[in-house]
Order: sequence, then structure tokens, then C-alpha cells
Amino acid sequence: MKKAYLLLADGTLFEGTAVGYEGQSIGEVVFNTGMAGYQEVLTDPSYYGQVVTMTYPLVGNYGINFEDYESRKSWVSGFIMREMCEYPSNWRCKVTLDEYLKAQKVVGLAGIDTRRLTRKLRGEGVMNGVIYTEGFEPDEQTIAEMKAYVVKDAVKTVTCDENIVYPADGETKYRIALFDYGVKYNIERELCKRGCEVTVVPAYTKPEDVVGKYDGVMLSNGPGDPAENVEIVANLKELLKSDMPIFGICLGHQLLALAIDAKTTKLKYGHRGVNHPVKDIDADRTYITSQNHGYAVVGESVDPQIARVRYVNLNDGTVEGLEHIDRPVFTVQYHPEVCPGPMDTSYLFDKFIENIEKSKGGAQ
Ligand SMILES: NC(=O)CC[C@H](N)C(=O)O
Repeated sequence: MKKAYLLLADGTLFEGTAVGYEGQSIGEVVFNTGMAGYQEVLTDPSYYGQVVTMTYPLVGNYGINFEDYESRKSWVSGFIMREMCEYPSNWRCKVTLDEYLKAQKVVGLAGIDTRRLTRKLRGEGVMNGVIYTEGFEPDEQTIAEMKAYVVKDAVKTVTCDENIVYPADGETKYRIALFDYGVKYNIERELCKRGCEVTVVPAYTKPEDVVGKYDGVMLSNGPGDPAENVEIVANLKELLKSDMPIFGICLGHQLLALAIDAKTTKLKYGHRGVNHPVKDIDADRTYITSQNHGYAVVGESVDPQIARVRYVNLNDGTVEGLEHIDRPVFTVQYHPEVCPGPMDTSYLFDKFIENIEKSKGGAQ
């Protein structure tokens, strides 16, 4: 069996066995604490530029199926696990995790102490690294590139080139424009289920192509530093001048916050897992949520004349969602669409639909 390695920016070296594609890849090393959902993690565009470590020690047990993709391909820069299951067992399984990683050219590493790696990232913060198979050892220049690496042009890389229409399940009740900053299929699925015809539009679509042409706007999740999206933030400022109902998820939430002149900041090691407790301050209720983000909105920077922080993370007090003061506009940092994971907050899609109904009623 071939060996594979992870070299971190601080010089720490992990040695394990090679799985998936053989090669070398640089990325920001992050960890996800979900016990299942590796197929969704691999295909969630928000992980673009990142080498993902799963903390659950056995990965690949149910293989890869044709139904649970979150986008058309895998976006991760590398995949790390304690033990990879070679002989999955599940009625939906079409290929093994190893076969999928090979086909998607994802360099994999198994057999390392993922607990040690995670403790390091938790203690010191997310760190860059290079993952490589034996025979693909990085030279000094590659190590320098790895140390200087930042995830750049993230949304530009993952967004679609043209509009894609997904029909409603059954009769079309509403028409939604879904901005693709790195959208996960499950957002479309949740909307289609509720009678929406969903048009996924490229991230840089101008507000005038959307305002008045749809019943509501969804802002998707997506990769990278939200602050690098200057053009999109300017577009959202324009969009906010209309009275369209808007619902933003994760990157969509962060971009909308930037559009109301709030600030974002990078978290030490982010939130990636399916058990993050979030409190809805208005309802005085706590929900268990699925999360995948490295940045957060700075609560004090939100102008209370425009919006208020309605949702907070009970682990670290960070902002988990905003509600506009007088518009049908709200956002969450977590993933109400998630699958697998807690479905506690899927009611937020119903809230979005209610906002649309109210705004349609008001216009008549
Ligand atoms: N899932 C997402 O949309 C992530 C948003 C952003 N890229 C972050 O890491 O914070």
C-alpha cells in the first residue's frame, strides 16, 4: 500500500496511507464533526479550496450513491479520515468512496490520528497544508506556495454560467431566483417541494434582471472569504432598494450583511458539523443546526436601524442570523436545508414562502 502525507504550514507532518487520487494538493485544512454525510461534504461547493478532515473515525461505510450529491462535482482540495471503509454496504451505493475520490481527482489520506490533527486545528486555528501521495513530495517552492495560500476567486470558480430552471413539484405557486454563489442542490429541493419554480441564476446577475421578475430571491451558500465579493455586495445593495422578499443562507447571509455595511471576520477554526446549537432570540427557542463556515458576521457592526441579530450560536455567541427591521428579508448562517442532519429549521423555508405570500397580497 502506498503512503500519503499531510504537511502543515507549521511543519507538522502526518503519515498515513494513500486513498483516492494519487498526487499533491494545497489547501486550507479544516475539520468536520458530522458522523455521516461525507458525500454531501465532498460535493458542497462551500468547501472549495479546503482539505477536509472528518473527525468521525470510520468514513465510507455506505459508499456513494446517485441521489445525495449537493452539486455536479467534488470541490474539496483533499480528504482525510482515520479509516476508510473499502467494502461499503448500502442498497443505494453505486461506487465506493475510494472510487469516487479517484474519479474526482481528490487526493486522499487515511490512517492518520485525526484526533491529534483536529486538536491542533482547534488549538491553533485552521492552517494551510499540502496533502500528497508518496512520490509527489513537495519541493521548497510548493511549501512556500502552501504557506502563502489563500482561497481566492471562490464564487467565480463555482457559480453556474447561465440560468438553470428547476420546475416546482406539482403546480407552480411561486417563482424564485436563487443566486448561485456555490449553491447546494438541497436548497432547490426544499423550494421545489413547496411549489416553487426555481431559477438558479449566476452569482453576478444584475438586480434589474431579477427585481419584479420573480416572487422572491434566495441567496445561496458558497465558498471563500465573503469580503472578496465586492461586485456582488454592490448588486445586493441595489437589490435591497426593492421590496422583494429575500432569504439568505450562509455565504448569502454574510453577503447580505456586507450589503447593509456590517462586517465579517474569520473564525479561529469555524463551525463544520451537524450539532451546533442556535438560539432564536425572538422565539426563545434553541435549535440544533448543521453548519459549514469559517467566517461570521460581527454582531456589533450590524446597524440596529436596518437589521437585528435574531439568531446566536450558543457555543461561542457568534451571529447566526439577521432579520431586517421593516422588510421581508432574513438570513441564517446555518443550513436549514441540510440533509443529513437535523431538520429542526426547515420551517424557515415556510417562513420565506409566507413572506412571499404577504408581499403578493400587499401588491394586489
Ligand atoms: N457554507 C457557506 O456558505 C460558507 C460561507 C463562507 N465561505 C464561510 O466559510 O464562512
